[in-house]
Amino acid sequence: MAPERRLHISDVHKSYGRRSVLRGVDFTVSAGSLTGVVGENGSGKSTLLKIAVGQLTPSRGTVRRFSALGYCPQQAVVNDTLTVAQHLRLFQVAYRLPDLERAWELVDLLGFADERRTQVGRLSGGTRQKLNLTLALMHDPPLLVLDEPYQGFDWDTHQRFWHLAGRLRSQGRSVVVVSHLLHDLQHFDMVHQLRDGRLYPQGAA
Ligand SMILES: Nc1ncnc2c1ncn2[C@@H]1O[C@H](COP(=O)(O)OP(=O)(O)OP(=O)(O)O)[C@@H](O)[C@H]1O
Repeated sequence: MAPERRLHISDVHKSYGRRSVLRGVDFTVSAGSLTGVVGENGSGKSTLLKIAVGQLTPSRGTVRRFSALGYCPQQAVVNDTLTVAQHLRLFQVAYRLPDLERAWELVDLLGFADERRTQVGRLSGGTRQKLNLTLALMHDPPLLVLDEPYQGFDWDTHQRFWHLAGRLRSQGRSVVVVSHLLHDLQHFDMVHQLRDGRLYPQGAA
């Protein structure tokens, strides 16, 4: 039996004005997988992820999502005047969560509990990114789409991120990560390279 699919993208094209960025991308994400998307700067990785989560409409092609998802954008979408705790409460309402137990567990795991009362505009870049990632994971969705989620993380936090990603996969979640770091490729079940507007499977890392 074929594994359960979480995301299926078929023949997706995307142009910005006259600039053609994606030219026929096919991409399938199965349950319980850890998938890497790599490619040079400007090759269209963020564009592909935005299309995958529904933030951008493709110029052509189909996108099918089979589950709820969590999206960690490259630039955190946060409000600088609210604190970390206020963000968690805001997203608790948006996600209709009964409590914030999991969110605080993630805050502890990523090591920024001391900043719970800090306004986000005063956080360091790495801590801001920890909040960005927490907001994508706190409702425990089956599909996670993470665009360079560990930018600015120190080494310890970076390692803890990969441990968490592996745990999520073993719990049946599907994790898609855009990565630039060669030494991270070992963590993936499958790596896809975006080149000349198309996605090429590189096999298991
Ligand atoms: N809103 C936009 N309007 C016009 N061009 C855009 C827009 N967003 C992205 N582009 C262009 O599309 C191309 C792909 O951008 P994208 O951000 O998807 O690449 P990327 O692979 O994620 O790059 P990086 O590795 O630098 O993050 C780039 O040439 C970029 O300048």
